[in-house]
Amino acid sequence: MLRFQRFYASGWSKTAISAKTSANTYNDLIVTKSHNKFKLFPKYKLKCGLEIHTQLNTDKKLFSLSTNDPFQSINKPNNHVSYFDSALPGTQPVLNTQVILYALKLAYALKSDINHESTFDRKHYFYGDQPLGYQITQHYSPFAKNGCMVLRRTIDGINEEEHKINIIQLQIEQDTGKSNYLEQQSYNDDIQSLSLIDLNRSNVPLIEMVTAPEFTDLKQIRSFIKKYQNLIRHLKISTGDLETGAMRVDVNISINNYPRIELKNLPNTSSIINAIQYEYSRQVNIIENGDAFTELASSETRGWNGMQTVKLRSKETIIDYRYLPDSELPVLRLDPLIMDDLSKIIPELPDEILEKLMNEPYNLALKDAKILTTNSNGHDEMYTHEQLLTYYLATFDKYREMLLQKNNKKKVDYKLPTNWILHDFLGNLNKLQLKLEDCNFTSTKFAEFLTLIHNESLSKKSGKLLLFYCMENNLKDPNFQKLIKDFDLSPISEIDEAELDSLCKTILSEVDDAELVKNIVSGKRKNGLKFLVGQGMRLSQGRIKPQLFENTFKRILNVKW
Ligand SMILES: Nc1ncnc2c1ncn2[C@@H]1O[C@H](COP(=O)(O)OP(=O)(O)OP(=O)(O)O)[C@@H](O)[C@H]1O
Ligand SMILES: [Mg+2]
Ligand SMILES: [Mg+2]
Repeated sequence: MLRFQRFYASGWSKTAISAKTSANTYNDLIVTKSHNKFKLFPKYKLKCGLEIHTQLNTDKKLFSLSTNDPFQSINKPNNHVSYFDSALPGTQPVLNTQVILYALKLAYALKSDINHESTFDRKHYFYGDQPLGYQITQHYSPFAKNGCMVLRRTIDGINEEEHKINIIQLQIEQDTGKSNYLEQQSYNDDIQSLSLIDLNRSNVPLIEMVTAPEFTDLKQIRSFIKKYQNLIRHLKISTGDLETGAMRVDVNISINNYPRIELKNLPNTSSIINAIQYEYSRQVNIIENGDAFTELASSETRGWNGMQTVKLRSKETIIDYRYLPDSELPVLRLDPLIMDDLSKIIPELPDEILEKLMNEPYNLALKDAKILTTNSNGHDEMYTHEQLLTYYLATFDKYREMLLQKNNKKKVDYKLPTNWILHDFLGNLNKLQLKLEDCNFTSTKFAEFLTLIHNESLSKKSGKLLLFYCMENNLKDPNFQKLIKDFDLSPISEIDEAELDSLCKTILSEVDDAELVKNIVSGKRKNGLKFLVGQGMRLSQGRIKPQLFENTFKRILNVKW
């Protein structure tokens, strides 16, 4: 152990591999926060399995009628606590069936086999924030088994074409309370250590999801966590926030068949990734030094202090939880046909929606499709992704319908709804702090607006002004034709040739760059012409077509190419 202190005590920037290691090979393992050189070595195969605890956002707690509200009440400790949550003698657990519905949704989405007869067990240990003296969990017969999640290169950005992660099981269990440690000065000036217990979180429902140890690199781990988080938010069973602890990820990591090391207390994605990098480097270092026989002989649990993984407990001190079936909770029996009913209420899953959006007729790019399918936690957002997706699909359909009805000869540009909704419209919502649900610019109006752009009755630039004006004033059913007329936004298609000539000549004299003109005429700097056209677009506020400017400049300058 002393040896590790020598290697690691001075922190990240000096985390060096032993002198025995040949230069430029394992030295690459040095992980610094500033330049992240982390690299996996083929000789040292990484094997990882995840345990993810998810707090379910049901109305009530798992076995009592207290409100399930562990975050809003952060300044009001012990505000949502029933007699059962505080383990008063004589109280008994009553199962909250909403938890079962949420667990079924997750099990279904993860393609798991539901256990039609699962049971609850007691996991015994003593801690101040666990007043029952045990945690009710599902040890012997968990809720669901044998699920999977498939990661794909095209949508998840992993290195392989496809990588399947098997999910060993899903189990329902109780969360514990929270301990807050304080130090305060007592009357005789001694420092007193206090441990304050808040039971608001006690008995909040959790699902523990356990994957098989099938992750072999960091990209897979990162994309799995993101995908799982998006899924639980999409199913509306959890806020999925790592920062609040609504989703907690424990990582098990081993190299070349050495025993697994479990990493706990990782508060966010960067801690998870940094801790894995550190731990991999630490274990490789031990193997390289030939100390693995003693140092990696048994599994242990380690924490993360922001710089290093630190030992919490080893196998020798492993707790005997004395698991026992809970005598107060009967077997949870589910109807054999429950999955048929469930399939009717499960929404389309994110991957299915992504696939739909990336194909005909939408043909969205992955990054745009993700904007429409990635569920944020919903705080401080001007829209939920569900609302945005519905708005996009409705606008798209109406726009297409309008163009087809008008028997439009011009090829339908299906990119228009995406560009205008995902960029301009969302930008305006944010700028104006206007919630989508309060916005009066309906999808039908948007479709009408898009046909104006499509038919070139409105230039892009004028379109932006018009859209912003309508949204800023939150107009109900704006009359576009009238607004275009009032604000003089219609494109100038029939401009007098002499007028255009004089406009172009003014631009040339203002630019006043003989070298530029010479290079344009000779063809040496063809792009220079685009610059001049740009000046024209700016002056005319986009209302005169660029082609007209280009032709006029070419004629005036006598450009032959
Ligand atoms: N050789 C290994 N290398 C890396 N991970 C492993 C290895 N063997 C098992 N694992 C992972 O260890 C985890 C074991 O989780 P499980 O909940 O079954 O047990 P536990 O960690 O002992 O229990 P607890 O829930 O009390 O932490 C799984 O994610 C599994 O994939
Ligand atoms: Mg574990
Ligand atoms: Mg576990």
